[in-house]
Amino acid sequence: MKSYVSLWSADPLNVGRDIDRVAGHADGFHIDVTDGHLTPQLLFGPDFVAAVRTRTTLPIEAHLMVADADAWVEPFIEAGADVVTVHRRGTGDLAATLDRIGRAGAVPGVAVELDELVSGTAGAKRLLLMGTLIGIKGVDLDERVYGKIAEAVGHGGAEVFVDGGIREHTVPLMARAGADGVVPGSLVYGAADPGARLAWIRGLS
Ligand SMILES: O=C(CO)[C@@H](O)[C@H](O)COP(=O)(O)O
Repeated sequence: MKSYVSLWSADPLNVGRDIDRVAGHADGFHIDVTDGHLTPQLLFGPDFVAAVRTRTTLPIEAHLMVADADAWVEPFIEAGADVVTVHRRGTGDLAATLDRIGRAGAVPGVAVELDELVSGTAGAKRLLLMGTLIGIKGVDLDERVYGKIAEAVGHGGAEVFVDGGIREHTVPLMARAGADGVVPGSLVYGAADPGARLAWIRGLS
């Protein structure tokens, strides 16, 4: 299984070091973007993505948890994002936004929140299934996500990732349900050996 490591869980005073620590075993990096409207948090703008871009050649996903995602698609892609994932609640016309992301040269993703259905996400090449409420970390998985993984697998051929609640006891069950990847945060950066933790995830299927 793949890992896009969440930099929200890195040490904010040592992000470059924390990128280097895991780059050999990660498949990409996940950058949470919040605006204090769609979610209560304030996190990471295009300048942060541009800085991460100078440090790694691995793909970067910008997860736009913002009320006006349409305003931010191009700035994040210009900053170096390879995958741009949006929420239905953050777009006026989801299909048009996904089309714009693709035309601007990035992989279009849709985040599916706990109370949302997988259907209605045509055009997404990545489905990011939320395992918790959005814009929070350090909380446990809502187990409804396992059923969603099964529903999402094969849905329009999109890759299926899970974000939130990624823990040692939940990742094997996600792999078994058919997920292609996860977005680990503290599971990696809280580990004594983050590389070994990622190697373990990579070995799961
Ligand atoms: O956005 C999220 C969770 O919603 C992740 O990207 C967090 O980084 C997860 O952190 P942990 O709870 O796994 O430490």
